[in-house]
Parts: sequence; structure tokens; C-alpha cells
Amino acid sequence: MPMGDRLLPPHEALEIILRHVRPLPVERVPLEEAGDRVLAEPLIADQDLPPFPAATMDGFAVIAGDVSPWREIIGEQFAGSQTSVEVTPGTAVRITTGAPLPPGADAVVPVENTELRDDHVVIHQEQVEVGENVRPVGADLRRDQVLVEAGTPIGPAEIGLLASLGKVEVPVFRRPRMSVLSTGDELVDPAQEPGPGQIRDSNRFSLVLAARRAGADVVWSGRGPDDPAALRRLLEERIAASDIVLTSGGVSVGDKDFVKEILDDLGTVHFRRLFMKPGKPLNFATVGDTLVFGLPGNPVSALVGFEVFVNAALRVMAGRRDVQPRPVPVVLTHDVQSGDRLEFQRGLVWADESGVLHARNTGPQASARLLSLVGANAFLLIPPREAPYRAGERVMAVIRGPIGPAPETPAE
Ligand SMILES: Nc1nc2c(c(=O)[nH]1)N[C@H]1C(S)=C(S)[C@@H](COP(=O)(O)OP(=O)(O)OC[C@H]3O[C@@H](n4cnc5c(N)ncnc54)[C@H](O)[C@@H]3O)O[C@H]1N2
Ligand code: MOO
Repeated sequence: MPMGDRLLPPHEALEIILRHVRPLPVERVPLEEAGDRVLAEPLIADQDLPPFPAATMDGFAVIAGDVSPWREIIGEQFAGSQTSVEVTPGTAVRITTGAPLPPGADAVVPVENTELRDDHVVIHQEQVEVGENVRPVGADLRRDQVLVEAGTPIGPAEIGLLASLGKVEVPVFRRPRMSVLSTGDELVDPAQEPGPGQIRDSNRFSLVLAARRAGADVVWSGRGPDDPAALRRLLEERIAASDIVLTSGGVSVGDKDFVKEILDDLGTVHFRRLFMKPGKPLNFATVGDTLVFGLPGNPVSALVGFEVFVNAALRVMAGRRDVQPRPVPVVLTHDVQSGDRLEFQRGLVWADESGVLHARNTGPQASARLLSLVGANAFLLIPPREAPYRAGERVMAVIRGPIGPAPETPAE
């Protein structure tokens, strides 16, 4: 074992991974397909928006300083056109929200503050300020302004900005191609009835969904044979076709745990055992430019390994700037016994009225108990220590989902 038997702290493992991963090449995609991709060049405004002073209310375009007791309605200005009618003292133009202010006008009086008398309008407002209810040119964005930095995922607001500026072809980073392989002779497909000693393969489904959510293009997923020659051929083929290959199972010390030998032979294994629970046996290897993560077989260990390490690699490949979540302090609501490695306990975090975050774990934390991840919006980071952590103590937590109200049921 080239790494010796030291269990590597997770932060050191992350540093090693980040040293071996680079953003993927840039490609241009149609605007319609740009959502959830990562912008590869900064989006810079090439015009002012709005390009014309626009009404922010339905009402009447007027001259603010005009003191006429009533004003003649001399025209209409709807959004989507530009009237040539000029507002002069004693006149007003009916206007709708978003429509350009007609020439001469400098304010809009909302319809609620007016009264119609034949073809005249009376304004029931003590004073009208210049610019009232008008969005001036460039109020929303200014030409040459950097609107979105490169490395930002394109969400609804970002795609809206791209569309507003007419960017119909968007530069994005190529999505990482990923293969997901479950190993283990005990595995059968979910549709099958497991025989004696067999279990259904769940990791493949968990990891494929986690990968898709993280922006990967899952190009292949399947079960691998436990026969070393066949497994090696399959791994070679998947490595050649992928930016990242995930395997689950076969990385600890069992007689039939072949993944680590094959990876050693094909490329460079950078680490294989971590000072964390779950996820102690976790292999990270590179074969050419392809990253290979040999995740543990235990379902929770595989998913925690994915979230902590594979996610970070995917984010770098996808060009993202926010690679790692920053842990936040939370207050434990019950005692927690630590183990002999840094534990990533699956937890529930909520905020009280003053904004303090409280936390509890999700019950038994066995690495095979997928239920410990259901409803978990955080990982509670529990370093080893002799005395248990007490209710009221602060620990750090990685937030992984929305923070809701305090749970109604007591902790298990
Ligand atoms: N002597 C030692 N034994 C073990 C050690 C150790 O250090 N010394 N480490 C333990 C830890 S920690 C973990 S985690 C597991 C990881 O083992 P492997 O990665 O080799 O995984 P397997 O042995 O193949 O499987 C473990 C467990 O997970 C189930 N499994 C596997 N694949 C799937 C799948 N696709 N879907 C659902 N469940 C799966 C498998 O049936 C086993 O129950 O090793 C400990 N042992
Ligand atoms: O590290 Mo294993 O992942 O404890 O269960």
C-alpha cells in the first residue's frame, strides 16, 4: 500500500483532489439549453436597460410641474410602441406599465390618483415629483456593467439577463461525463428478488441521481462483475469514455475487493483511506485526465463520499467558483458520542427566532442506514474526543438543504 496506513484527514484529501482537476473546455449552447449550465465568460451589458424611460405604473404621463386643474387626454401610450404625441402643459397621455414615456412628459400619475371627466383627467395628488413612477434609462443595468461573473451557474435570473441582452448563444463549460459502476457479487437489480445473501443494488441509483443533480452528464451506469479481468476491461472502457468514473464497493480489505488493485495498475492512486466516518475506505485515482473515485459500498458512505469529494471535483470541472460549502456553527440539542474518526453525522438544522442554528442528528448513524440521510439538511461535523459532546455545545455543520422550522418530534 503506497500511502502507508495513515488515515488522511478529509481536508487534505480535498486538497489532493483539487490539485488534479481542471475546468473542462468551453462550448457554446443555444439560450434554451443554457439553464443550469455554468457561464464560462462574464456577462457584460452591451446596452442600457431599460433603453427608454419607462412607466412603472398604469396611469397618466404628465409634466410634474404642470399646475393645470385638469388636463386634456391627448393620446395613449402602450408598452411595445412609441407615440409621437408630445405632452405639453394642460395635457396628459394615458400610459401602461413598461411603456416608454411620451416626449415632453417627466412623470406618471397612477390611475388610482386620478378622476376622468369626459376627455379630461383631474389629478388628486398634492404634488407630482419629476421622475415619479418612471424607470430612467439604465436604471436596471448599465452598459459595460459586469452582470454575472464567469463560473456562475445559470439560474432563472441569469438566463433572464442573457435573454434580455439577446445572447442566443451562451458560452458554458462542458458538462463532466460520468460513469457509475456498482461492484459486488451480492448485488441484483431492483426488479429482481434477491436470493440468499443477495441485496438489491441501491448505490447506482443514489449516485446517478446525485451526479445528475450536481450537473454531471451520466453517460453510463451499470453493475460490474467481481471477476478481476472482466472488471478491469470494463473500467478501462469507462475511463476512456468519461471525465469521472465512480465505483462503489470493493475498496476495503475483503478478498474480492479488486477495485483498488486495478486502479493501482491503470493509473495513480493518490489516497485510499480517510480519517472520516462514514467513508474510511475511499480511493481516489487518476488515469490520464480521468478521475476515478472508488467509493465505499455502504450506501451512506458512498453518498457522503460523493457529496464531500466528488461534488467538489464536479464543480471545478464545471467551472464553478463556489467549490466547497463553508461550515457554520450550530448548537446541539442532545448529547452526541464521537467516534475514532471525524464523523459526518447526518443532521437536521433549524433556526430559532433570533437566528441561532440548532441541530440534532437523524438517529442511528450506521453507514448502511440510508434512512439517516432522509430529511437530513446538514452534516454535523463531530471530531473524535473522549468526552461526549453535550446538549448546548457548538459544533460545525455543513448545510446541504433548506433550513426549515424546529422539528415537532423529539430526537430519537
Ligand atoms: N476488516 C475491515 N473490514 C472493513 C473495513 C476495514 O477497515 N477493515 N472498513 C469497513 C468500512 S468503514 C466500510 S465503509 C466498508 C466498505 O467496504 P467496501 O467498499 O469494500 O464495500 P463492500 O464490502 O463491497 O460493501 C459494503 C456493504 O455495502 C453493501 N453494498 C455494496 N454495494 C452496494 C450497492 N451497490 N447497493 C447497496 N449496498 C451495497 C454491501 O452489501 C455491504 O453490506 O467496509 C468495512 N469493512
Ligand atoms: O467508513 Mo465506513 O464508511 O464507516 O462505514
